[in-house]
Amino acid sequence: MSDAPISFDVALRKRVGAPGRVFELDIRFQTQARRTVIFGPSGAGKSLTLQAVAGLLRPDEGRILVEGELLFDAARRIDVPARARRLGYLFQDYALFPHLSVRQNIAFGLQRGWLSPRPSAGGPAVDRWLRALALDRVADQWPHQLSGGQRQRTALARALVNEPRALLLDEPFSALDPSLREQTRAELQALLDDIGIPMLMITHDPADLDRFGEQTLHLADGCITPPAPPHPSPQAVASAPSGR
Ligand SMILES: Nc1ncnc2c1ncn2[C@@H]1O[C@H](COP(=O)(O)OP(=O)(O)OP(=O)(O)O)[C@@H](O)[C@H]1O
Repeated sequence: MSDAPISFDVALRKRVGAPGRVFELDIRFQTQARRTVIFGPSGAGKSLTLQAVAGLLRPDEGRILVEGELLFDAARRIDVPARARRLGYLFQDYALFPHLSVRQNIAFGLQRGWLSPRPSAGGPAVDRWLRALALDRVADQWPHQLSGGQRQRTALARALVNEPRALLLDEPFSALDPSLREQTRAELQALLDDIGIPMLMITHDPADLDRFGEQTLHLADGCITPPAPPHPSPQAVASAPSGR
């Protein structure tokens, strides 16, 4: 490994389900990449992994560090609450509050409690993200009045408003119309270049790997599988000893 700091250092086990249909998650990975993608089919354990990193699911065993900060250690009984982990989480369906405006949804990311922010909620951080994600003109609209892209950007602004130490993205483009996905990928890439925090994305869409998979982890049946060996070049095959 290079001298770059480790962005995500995860080793965890978790059993979920009921007798007879138990799913076992057994995950180990370390990444120095700023963009890490966990790629795998439906049911592989991607969401459970992301939820454990976020503090929304408590592992049975293991340790989780993000940017060198210990967030969970079963042996030492350390379990930093989700809100105190300072991680921005983008849910697959965005999970916007339907009764709150765009501005209030973003301001919610700054709150400690569960009370709804005031309609005029704001402050420099909310204004900054409204501007940065081109939401200022829809700041007082409700989620049902937004386009898919605006809904995604509102959820992203809410995830970023608290200056998280890292961003966790659950299938960030799957709820978008396919015609919007490429443009939105480019926008997210530019945003990540700008803010510089590490990102962990889960996806089953190979198109996400091309753009965001600086490091790709393949997940199947609850485990990270070793990467496939690179295909040998035709020259290497031609010059390889036959072994006879
Ligand atoms: N709370 C739960 N209780 C019991 N089983 C669960 C629970 N959550 C997930 N599972 C099971 O764990 C397995 C992994 O689920 P997970 O949601 O992590 O998969 P995934 O890779 O994110 O799939 P998808 O791409 O479809 O979202 C699945 O078999 C699922 O049924």
